[in-house]
Amino acid sequence: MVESQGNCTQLRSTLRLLTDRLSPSFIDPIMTESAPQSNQDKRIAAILPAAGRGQRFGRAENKLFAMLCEEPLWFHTARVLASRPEIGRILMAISDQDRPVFEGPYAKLVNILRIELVRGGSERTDSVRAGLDALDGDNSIAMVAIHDAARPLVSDADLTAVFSRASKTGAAILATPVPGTIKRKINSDDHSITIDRRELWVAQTPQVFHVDLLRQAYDRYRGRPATDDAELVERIGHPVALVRGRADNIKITYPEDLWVAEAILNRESKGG
Ligand SMILES: Nc1ccn([C@@H]2O[C@H](COP(=O)(O)OP(=O)(O)OP(=O)(O)O)[C@@H](O)[C@H]2O)c(=O)n1
Ligand SMILES: C[C@](O)(CO)[C@H](O)COP(=O)(O)O
Repeated sequence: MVESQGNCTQLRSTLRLLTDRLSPSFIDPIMTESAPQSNQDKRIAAILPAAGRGQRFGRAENKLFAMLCEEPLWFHTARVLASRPEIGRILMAISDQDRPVFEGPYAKLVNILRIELVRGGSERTDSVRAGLDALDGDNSIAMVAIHDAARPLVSDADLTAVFSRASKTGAAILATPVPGTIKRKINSDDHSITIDRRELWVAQTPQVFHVDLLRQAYDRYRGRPATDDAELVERIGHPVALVRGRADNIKITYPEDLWVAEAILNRESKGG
């Protein structure tokens, strides 16, 4: 089983191990050994939207190529999902601009994790739809877990919880209660009022759905912008369950988020 989490030192050794000896006879046992066999195994397809431009990150290249503990950000995220026995397929939506990188320098890592590259689009929903379309006809997949490639720190416990809840309800997402006080700006002078936060949560990913439900939501989607997939499912009238996730399941959006992620990965080396 591919090691999916740990501190920087542990993760580096995993990558070196994987890239040093890439023969299928070496890799296959890692990817499939001791995975508990159950009828729930490999019934979930992961869709990793990775076709964004990372504008808020402020670099010329995609933020997903930024190094975290000396490994590319996207690889951290993909490895976590690839290490789960429930995951039968991983579709990663990438941009045309990034395809030469994934099919060139990173081709070995893409192949190790058995990632299927699909063509992402200008909006996140276009990228997710590309992953969903790639699942057409695959009756082995019962559910889809959409997980931002920019969220490398999702924990196994949170994955187990959201997979389980979605299998029961048809739709579930990781989320955290709003931690601070929420203000709404009310005029051009930046004056504000305070919003009652008691019912407010911040959505994370994975967002997990029965595949037919997600297909219905995308079939009826007419293009009104949505920043997550749960909103599309809400729009067709299906409830989406909130599963409380860890606060360290952060999305790498701004440069400083990478420092936070590195500190989180190193917490264990200091007994944190
Ligand atoms: N057209 C898009 C836009 C976003 N994403 C992916 O969706 C995830 C969450 O989006 P976000 O954090 O906003 O990434 P970017 O869109 O790249 O960031 P920005 O808005 O700063 O440009 C990222 O993994 C991103 O690559 C995608 O696959 N296709
Ligand atoms: C899907 C998401 O991560 C839920 O919080 C978020 O909406 C995607 O990030 P973005 O910055 O809104 O594109």
